[in-house]
Amino acid sequence: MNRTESFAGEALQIVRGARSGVAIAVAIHSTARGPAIGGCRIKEYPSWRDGADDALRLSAAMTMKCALAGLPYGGGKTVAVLPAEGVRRRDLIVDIAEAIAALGGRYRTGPDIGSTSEDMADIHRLAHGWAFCRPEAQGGSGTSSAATARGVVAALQAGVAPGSVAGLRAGVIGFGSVGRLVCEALLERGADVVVTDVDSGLRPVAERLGATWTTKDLVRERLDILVPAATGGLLTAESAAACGASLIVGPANNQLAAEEVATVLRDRGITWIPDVVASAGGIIHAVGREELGMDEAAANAKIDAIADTAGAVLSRARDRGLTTVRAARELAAGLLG
Ligand SMILES: NC(=O)c1ccc[n+]([C@@H]2O[C@H](COP(=O)([O-])OP(=O)(O)OC[C@H]3O[C@@H](n4cnc5c(N)ncnc54)[C@H](O)[C@@H]3O)[C@@H](O)[C@H]2O)c1
Repeated sequence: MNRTESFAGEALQIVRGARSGVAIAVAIHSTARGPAIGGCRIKEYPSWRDGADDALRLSAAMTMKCALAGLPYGGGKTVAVLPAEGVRRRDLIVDIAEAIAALGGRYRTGPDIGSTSEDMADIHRLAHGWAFCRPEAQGGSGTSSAATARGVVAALQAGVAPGSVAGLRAGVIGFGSVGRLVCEALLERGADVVVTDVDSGLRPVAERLGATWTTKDLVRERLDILVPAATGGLLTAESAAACGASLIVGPANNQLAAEEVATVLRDRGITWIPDVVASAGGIIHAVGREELGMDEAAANAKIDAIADTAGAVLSRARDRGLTTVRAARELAAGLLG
């Protein structure tokens, strides 16, 4: 953490779980538009400070994501720093619920790396209902993968001229729950799709769908569309300089290793749709269905409107010579008042 940097968020609560002993950081970046929302990440970090730093960074991205999606919410994030020796899961979930309950509704959570819909059911019960994406059988909106994939496809439409992907060559990195659905949607629309994943056991599933499996680094392949759907930090100065895609759009959070990478992409004529825009489908669906009184059709319409947001970001960037990340930030700032 840079010690001279000013604190840009509203609040950072760090507690040591009474039962688990785990350091739990809840960052609230902004409640300017409404309660802060953001997932609950449970993973190992080198130290609790690294976990808190990640919570702060991720909560700022959630503020932008919610504002650009037109949601009446701000950005937050929970990070529970798993000890190497492990922990009793039940103790940890109760401690997380307690940390969230202590914030009095200023922050609501959802699933993220290391947490599940079932965990959200427990947190929902223990923390006054302040958790999204419980299983549908338990009254929640369930997994957000399909909605996230729908949003990626909507964002993608804004980046391809004249709007059709038929005949285009697309590469999907990460054949997980969202990547697989994006792959299916692209194949259905007539694209030629090549897929990679560190889990080679997924190869037969991808091939059955009609995709081509590769172990090559897809960032360096000549592609019309690159879909990052694995982990963050894929786009570094080096990989952006070697990138062979015309358009990059995908659900993976924090795709840029550093903001300067957006300049490399712009200068090379590569269109990058910021992940805060492209990955918003899941959160739109969750709060739309669970809190904003939307039926499935209304939630889907709002997810499809991600195409308009992506279009607005791309036009602003083009018209003003900005990177797309800068254009998105300016649009979000206008929405935060
Ligand atoms: N699920 C959602 O609703 C949602 C919402 C917003 C953002 N996201 C983000 O989208 C991304 C994908 O989410 P998901 O739910 O599909 O996750 P997932 O865990 O189901 O799938 C990720 C896949 O990526 C693969 N993978 C990991 N590292 C890789 C690498 N270096 N190269 C190739 N493949 C690799 C994994 O084996 C896995 O199959 C994540 O970054 C997630 O944070 C997901």
